[in-house]
Parts: sequence; C-alpha cells; structure tokens
Amino acid sequence: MNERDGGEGQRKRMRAIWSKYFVKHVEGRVQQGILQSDIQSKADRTPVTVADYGSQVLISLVLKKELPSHSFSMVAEEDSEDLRKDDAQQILEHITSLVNETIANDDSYNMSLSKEDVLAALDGGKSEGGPSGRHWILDPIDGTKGFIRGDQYAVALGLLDEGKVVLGVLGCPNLPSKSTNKHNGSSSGDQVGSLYFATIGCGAKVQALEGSEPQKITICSVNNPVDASFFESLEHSKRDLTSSIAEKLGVQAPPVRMDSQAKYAALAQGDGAIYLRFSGKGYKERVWDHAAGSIIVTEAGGMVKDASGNDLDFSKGRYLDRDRGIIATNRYLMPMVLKAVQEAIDEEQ
Ligand SMILES: Nc1ncnc2c1ncn2[C@@H]1O[C@H](COP(=O)(O)O)[C@@H](O)[C@H]1OP(=O)(O)O
Ligand SMILES: [Mg+2]
Ligand SMILES: [Mg+2]
Ligand SMILES: [Mg+2]
Repeated sequence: MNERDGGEGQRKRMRAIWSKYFVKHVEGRVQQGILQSDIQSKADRTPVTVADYGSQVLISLVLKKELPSHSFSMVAEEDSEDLRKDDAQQILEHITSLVNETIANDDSYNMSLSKEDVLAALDGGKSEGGPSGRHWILDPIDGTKGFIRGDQYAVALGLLDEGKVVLGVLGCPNLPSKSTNKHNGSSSGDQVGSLYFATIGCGAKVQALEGSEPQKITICSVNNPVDASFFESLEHSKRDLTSSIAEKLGVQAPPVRMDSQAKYAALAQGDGAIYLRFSGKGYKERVWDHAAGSIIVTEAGGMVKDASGNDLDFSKGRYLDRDRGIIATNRYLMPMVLKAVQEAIDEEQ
C-alpha cells in the first residue's frame, strides 16, 4: 500500500480493524470455545475450522471495503467446495453467524452476509497469483493444528507485486511481543498477542493486538552458532535432519518447536537465531505459508533462502518453486547454516 491507497492513516485504520478481529480470537471466543463440530477434515486430511473460513471471509471483505480502487486478486488457502456439500449446512450456518457477529460487534461496517455471500467471499481466494500484477496472499489461520490445540497460530497476509512480496502482516494472538524466555514461554512483563508488519524497504514493526505504538524489530546478531537456538515446526519437521544440521553447527540449545509462521515473527524479533524448515518428502510448500513471514524476517534484517541458497520464488503460482528446505537466519549465520544443510543432506542420501 502506498500514498495512493490513503497512506499511514488508512494503514492505521486497517491495523485497528484487524486487531479487533484477531482479539476476538485472543479473547477465546473461537479458539477456546472450539468444538469438534466446528472442525472438518480436508481432502489432504489436514483440519479446517470455522475460524479458518471466518477469517478468510472477514479479511477479503475488509480489503475490498478499504481498498475499493484495487483490482482484487487473492491467492488464499480455503475455498467453498466442502461447505457446499449437504452435510455441511450446519457448519456453514455457524460460520455465517460468526462472521455477522464479528461485524456487528464493531462499528466499522454496517452489513450482514448471507450464506451465499460467505461462499462467494471464500471463492474470491482462488487466484493463481503469478509473476505479473498484484495479488493478496492469505493464510486465514496458519497452524490450524496449533489453533485447535490452544497453541501458536497466525493470520498471515502478504501482497505480491510483479512476482515479489512487497508487504506482509502476521497476526499472532498467542505470541508475546518480546519473549525473554527463549523456550517458547513468556515472562510476566510480556504482552501476549502481537501484530507484525513489514513493507519492502521500510523495515519490520510490531504492535500489540490490543493497540500500542508500533516498535521496530530486528533479528538477533548472534554470529557464533554455539550461541544460537533454532526454531522448527511442531508437526511437520524432519527432526533427524534438523538435529544433524544443529549438531554440525555446534548449536547447544534444544530446538524451539512452534506451530505456524509465528516462528518467522519470533525470529524477526530476535527470540532465536535460526528457523529450519524441512518437511516430509514430496510435500510442496504453499506461497501463503511463507509470504508474510519471509518479508517480516528480511525487513528485520534477516535472510530467507532455500537449501541451495536461492531466494524464495513467489512468482510461480500457488506453490513455492524451491529446492528442498527453507532456512531463515541472520546474514552472519546463513553461510554456515547453508554449509551444514548441504552436508547433512548429502549424508542422508
Ligand atoms: N505435511 C505437511 N508438511 C508441511 N507442512 C504442512 C503439511 N501439512 C500441512 N502443512 C501446512 O504447514 C503449515 C504449518 O506449518 P508448521 O508445521 O510450521 O506449523 C501450515 O500451513 C499447514 O497448513 P495449515 O495452514 O492448514 O495449518
Ligand atoms: Mg490448512
Ligand atoms: Mg498455513
Ligand atoms: Mg491455514
């Protein structure tokens, strides 16, 4: 977004609306009250909840309302297919009432959505993205398994412009903005619930979801891997490979395992030094799982590369075209981590 789109005033307003919607989750109205009947299993056997669908509907609605002059193209994770089935009518009704309650609890918009409006809003996220034009990239709930467990999750929005990510926002309702305990906990002074955002060339910032002055964040400057700690996925990490990489580097601290792009946010604010992402063989990473997180890390002074040391390429559609694995860390550690990654991969084969 630039001056044409309304400038800082509009950005502030959008952050405020978003925060209120995310705070709804923080307050536990959805996350803590989630029932088995609010969860579906998708064709790939991953879970999706009323909150994933509701978040996607609300975010596309806010973007369309606030930026009416933009041509709207969105690459988003969810679609309406499963909700159009006969046995999904109850869950569709629940999503529709959650979305309408959220809008009614806030004075930003005066409107009410029908079930058809909800289905149509979800299908607005079917864009293929690609190398030309502007596309929003949305993961409405990233880390759904963490969300269901009551752990970390993120609401992740990026903007792709001519194939490059130029803006990223990560709402992390369960992440403290400054963690003094490096092992995934929070100290008594930490404020839980943070909104991270970055625009290309302008740095990365964090503000409390409840509202606070945005603060600049920077990645940690550790340059000796012995002093580094690393993040990995709780659910989807090849732990034998990441522990071999850590051992080669001489990393002493145990891994910090966390769901979702909250790992990118924690890294960007200096809570740890390295994020290693190695998923199971054959898994193709999706653009919405990395767009917002990667720009927040690079704008905080870090680097995000694939296992061969190349930048991530977001211009190829809904999937990331990449060599195996993703590494995020600071510029001092990146060459050492890439070397350890190559050695560990070679040994594995
Ligand atoms: N088999 C898999 N391997 C790697 N990532 C996966 C796999 N299945 C789902 N994901 C997606 O990886 C992301 C979770 O990352 P993490 O493991 O770091 O928490 C999520 O986007 C999750 O989808 P979803 O957005 O539906 O939660
Ligand atoms: Mg999912
Ligand atoms: Mg995701
Ligand atoms: Mg998701």
